[in-house]
Amino acid sequence: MAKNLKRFKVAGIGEILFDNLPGGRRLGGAPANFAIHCSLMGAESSVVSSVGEDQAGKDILSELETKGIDTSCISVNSRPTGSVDVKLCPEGQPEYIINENSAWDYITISPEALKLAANCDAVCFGSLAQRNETSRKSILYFLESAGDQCIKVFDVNIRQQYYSREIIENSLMISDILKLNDEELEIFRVMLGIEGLNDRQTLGHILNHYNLKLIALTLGAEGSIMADREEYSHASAKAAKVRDTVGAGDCFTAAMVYSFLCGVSIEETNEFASKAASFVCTKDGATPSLPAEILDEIKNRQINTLQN
Ligand SMILES: Nc1ncnc2c1ncn2[C@@H]1O[C@H](COP(=O)(O)OP(=O)(O)O)[C@@H](O)[C@H]1O
Ligand SMILES: O=C(O)C[C@@H](O)[C@H](O)C(=O)COP(=O)(O)O
Repeated sequence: MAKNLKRFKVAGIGEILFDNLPGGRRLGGAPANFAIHCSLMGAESSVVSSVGEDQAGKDILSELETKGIDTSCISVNSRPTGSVDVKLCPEGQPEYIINENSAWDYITISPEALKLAANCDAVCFGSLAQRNETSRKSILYFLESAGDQCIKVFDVNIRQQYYSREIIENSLMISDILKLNDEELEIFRVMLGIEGLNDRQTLGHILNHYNLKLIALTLGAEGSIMADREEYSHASAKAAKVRDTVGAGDCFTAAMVYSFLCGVSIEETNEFASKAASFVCTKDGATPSLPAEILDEIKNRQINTLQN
């Protein structure tokens, strides 16, 4: 039975930037995508990040504010705002070419950000595999300020080249929920030394070994697998016509967190997340508005987000 969500307050921490897609520039970066998708599902959402003083930074802040996202914990510095060139393959899958050494690497965590962390129901972070110490320590500092009641969501970001076994393990040890895709699962298998296990065994191992509450593996057009200690579910993905799959994973994570907080079954959580993510693939960019069908499903669960 679904819970009537009285509070749904979330934050995403990590790099925010513009995705330079063939059709034009779109707001992107996993924390922004997560925050926006949660907000579309009724959350009070914040982004904790850093942008430059340049026009791109101003545009990102103004676009987030227009979408109702709290930007008070986004610091501004003199480095350039991040950007990523996105090449799309014929099936709509992206290849990201990241512009490194951006404002994100010089993030500062304000006292307001620490207060925000302590007050969130869920926080989503990419990983501790950041380009430099400042951003890595900032994520850790922010997560340490989030209370035990706050669900820590590790949404692995494949573009980071900085993984090590230690970083993966440290990230898993502070997480409640893990979302990865098939490429990331492979990296985890190798780094955690569990190459011999199949997908189900790998997910079970990670779930139990790191004491996670929930784990999800997304498989693009093949759908998604989700498991907790009691249940295991496979959901299929159905997209009428794929435009691009940018942001599908972030939407999946947002929908999974929303459903998890509602306390619905793993099967229902997986179906809902897959349906929302598949929809994103039918539109350009990472954060299109959600269709009535999905919003109705949210309304039917009697979400009642309070602003405080
Ligand atoms: N080609 C596709 N057709 C339909 N749904 C898709 C497609 N690609 C992705 N999805 C949906 O989006 C989810 C996340 O996509 P995936 O590409 O696996 O994640 P990530 O973006 O994190 O790599 C999938 O589990 C599925 O529900
Ligand atoms: O930061 C990146 O490398 C990519 C982002 O700009 C992009 O918006 C993104 O995070 C999309 O993630 P997905 O949901 O895994 O497609």
